[in-house]
Amino acid sequence: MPKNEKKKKAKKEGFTRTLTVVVALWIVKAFENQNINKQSLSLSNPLPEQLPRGFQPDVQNDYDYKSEASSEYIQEDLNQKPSGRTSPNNKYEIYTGSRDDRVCMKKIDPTVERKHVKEGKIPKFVIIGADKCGTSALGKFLSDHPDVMYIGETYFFSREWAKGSDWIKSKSAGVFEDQYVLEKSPTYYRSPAAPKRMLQINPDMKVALVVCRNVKRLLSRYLHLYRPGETNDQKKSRVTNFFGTTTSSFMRAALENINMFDRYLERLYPDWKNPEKLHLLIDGLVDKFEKVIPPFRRGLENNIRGAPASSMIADGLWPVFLKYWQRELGKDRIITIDGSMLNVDPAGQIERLQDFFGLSKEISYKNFIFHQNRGILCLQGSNGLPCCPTDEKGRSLGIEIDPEIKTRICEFFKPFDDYMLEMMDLDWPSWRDTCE
Ligand SMILES: Nc1ncnc2c1ncn2[C@@H]1O[C@H](COP(=O)(O)OS(=O)(=O)O)[C@@H](OP(=O)(O)O)[C@H]1O
Repeated sequence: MPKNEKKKKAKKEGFTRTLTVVVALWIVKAFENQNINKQSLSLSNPLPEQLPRGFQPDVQNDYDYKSEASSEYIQEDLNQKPSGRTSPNNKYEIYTGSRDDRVCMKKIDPTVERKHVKEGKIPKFVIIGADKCGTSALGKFLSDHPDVMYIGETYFFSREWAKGSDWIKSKSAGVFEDQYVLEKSPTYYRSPAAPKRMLQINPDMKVALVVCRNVKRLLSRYLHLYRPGETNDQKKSRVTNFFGTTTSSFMRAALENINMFDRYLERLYPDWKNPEKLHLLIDGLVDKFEKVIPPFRRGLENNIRGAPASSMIADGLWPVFLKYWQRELGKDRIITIDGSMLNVDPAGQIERLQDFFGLSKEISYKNFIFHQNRGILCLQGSNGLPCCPTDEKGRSLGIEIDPEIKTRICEFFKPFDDYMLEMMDLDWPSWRDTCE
């Protein structure tokens, strides 16, 4: 072979070798990036298009909101959000990659023959709760139970009541004969008609009331009102007029509103801070709730004058709502669930709920996985990946609040929190010892 040709061939071989090494390194790096700590997962496989045998898809996956990543998001908050959080509880498996399983599936025993009910069933279990206390997460978590069909939010017992029983049944069309239907709509919590309707349509109804820590709840409410996807400019400008454009301006305004609310309560019952007299205030407020008069009207301008946050504040007076619901449903039909624990130890709350609903203890910590980059605990999908909500959930996590403001807000709510814990004979250490 002429010298020239040999040189050309060697050069070509060298190039091919370099290219092969580069491609191999790139593939290795891509796998490293997935960085999943479950050895058995094959991440190069796409998500399954057909359900594997023995799995049932969610009827309604209310985790599937449109992503709302937008530059409008409050910069101050974004700066505070660290990526890569530590697991809140080391009993849960941790996922350190960046993928999500968008199709949550639950395991159904394929060997058991189950009949379908074509027309669907009336719900037997309902989740109610204050906005932003984690009702979606609770519903979603319970939907992993093979004996539960979760139909998400229908608003049947509030604004859709006139549609009738066939309508609500149709939401669970095809449910297994031995499955229970679970519904959730947070707005039932503040609808005086809802418990009466629930018993009317199903005397065996059981209700889970989700409560949560008030500081974070208020912050979540603000982040929801002032969310990137909110396109109603008028509404948005009202929110910013009242509360400003940052979480710290909101928390300052919330505290001022709480002080006004406190003065309003003092006018109603000057003695309300005396623990012996608190029940008088609570009974008076139950009456106002039933009549839907201030402070239980909705909206920013409809309640205590000069306190646009008063309806958000009133939502956190747990014993008022609980007393009303207990009176209407009967004490043994309602349980309180700590929504603040759903991102710390969901299995603990789910265990209580399974017990209360009379379900087998199918769901345990093994059903969950902590998505480290997002800082949330999610169900674990059939292929081992976390099955998480979209970015719309978890906005408030990791945002720091001025400790002094926090303490003062907690002081206001403390007597109500304690009253509720006593009513339900609960000892929740985090409620006693921390302010969140
Ligand atoms: N594990 C897990 N997954 C998702 N979300 C979780 C979880 N645990 C708690 N939370 C908190 O729940 C907050 C949303 O509450 P809701 O679903 O009740 O909101 S809504 O009223 O139905 O819009 C939501 O509030 P934001 O952080 O403001 O989005 C979450 O912080």
